[in-house]
Amino acid sequence: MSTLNVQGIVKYFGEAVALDHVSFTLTQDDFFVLTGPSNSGKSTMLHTLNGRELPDEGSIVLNNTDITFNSPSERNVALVSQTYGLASQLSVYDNIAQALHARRLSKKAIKQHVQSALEMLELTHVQKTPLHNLSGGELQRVAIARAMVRNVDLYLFDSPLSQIDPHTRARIQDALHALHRLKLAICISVTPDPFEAFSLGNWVAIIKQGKIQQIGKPHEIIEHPANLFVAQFISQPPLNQLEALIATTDTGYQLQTDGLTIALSSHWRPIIEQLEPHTHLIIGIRPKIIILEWALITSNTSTWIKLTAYILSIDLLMGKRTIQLRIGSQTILTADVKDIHQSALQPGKTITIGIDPAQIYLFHPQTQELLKAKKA
Ligand SMILES: Nc1ncnc2c1ncn2[C@@H]1O[C@H](COP(=O)(O)OP(=O)(O)OP(=O)(O)O)[C@@H](O)[C@H]1O
Repeated sequence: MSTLNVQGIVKYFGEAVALDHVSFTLTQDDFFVLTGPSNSGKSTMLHTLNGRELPDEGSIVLNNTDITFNSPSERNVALVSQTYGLASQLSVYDNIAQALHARRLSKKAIKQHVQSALEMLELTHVQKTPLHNLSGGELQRVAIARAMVRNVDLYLFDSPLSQIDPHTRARIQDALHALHRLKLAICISVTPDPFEAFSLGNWVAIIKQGKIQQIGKPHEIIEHPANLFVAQFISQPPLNQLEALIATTDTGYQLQTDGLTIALSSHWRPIIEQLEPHTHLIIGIRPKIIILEWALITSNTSTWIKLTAYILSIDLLMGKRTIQLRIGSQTILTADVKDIHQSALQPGKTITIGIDPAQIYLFHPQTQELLKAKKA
């Protein structure tokens, strides 16, 4: 069983910290994806794993061997990147075959390996083309094919789906999963796109300013983001964020903000009692949990919050249709729109919306960590 144990990696560039005590443990069953915004340390982590950068603190143990300070050639690790290790004047075929030279195979065996990688990545038709004549997406696939013909202990991918059109994307993703299964090796990918991370990886970490914010299975992160940063980073359209005052009622507590009141069950008491008096909690409402009038009929919504909302606009944001709603006097919420054909969906009209309170996130006002009610 392949294993990778990364412990307490710290990497400085001058005074600035690019990786801040990064730790994770993986086995060959893991396709691990590290995602975060620009400059969060993703590439530095990949380069520390492949040996292009050496850490200032921490250790990297691959299959029980400490490789922390080994040079790239001393570790059996493949870095797959559109710009790394490819020869632009050589053909697609020769670039892939080159990766097999060290294995001293017969010409026939090399041909078999290369042909099967070409087929898997749908590159057969461009096998004789020099790389400088290829598109970004084709280059990306050549880089993956090169990795596929090698036998290494650890595969590293730098944004492998970033230049690939949506039609080809699913097939390349299948090819990456096939590589993972066939090679029985640990795969790690980095990407700035959390949706790519969730569809590619079975184990995902979110990184911000060199610090891992959360690590877990995609559904765990989506359902229980560790903090406000993670919730914002993985929400598209952006998370609706409101501040609410905590009020005491006869039966417990409620959160109050312009246009919205949320009753909190007694399970929240221990959490609320630890907060300073008169603090505001941060409420996070994902656009997709706001359900519009006509869809409310189909679900059991007896415990839901029902609100009257004024439609401000209907917009197209990154290919998704969204609706801007006003509740109360000035609170604006963004909701996903699934059915654009409803005649009531027009700016200036008023509709009823429903929100399941169990799906609303509450964050600590200072630490910004997700708050969870104590189970009875
Ligand atoms: N060789 C270097 N010299 C100096 N600073 C560097 C170097 N490489 C990275 N950095 C800095 O380290 C931090 C992390 O950079 P890194 O490239 O790892 O981020 P990233 O998450 O991969 O970003 P992106 O998604 O934009 O590629 C940044 O502040 C960056 O400026």
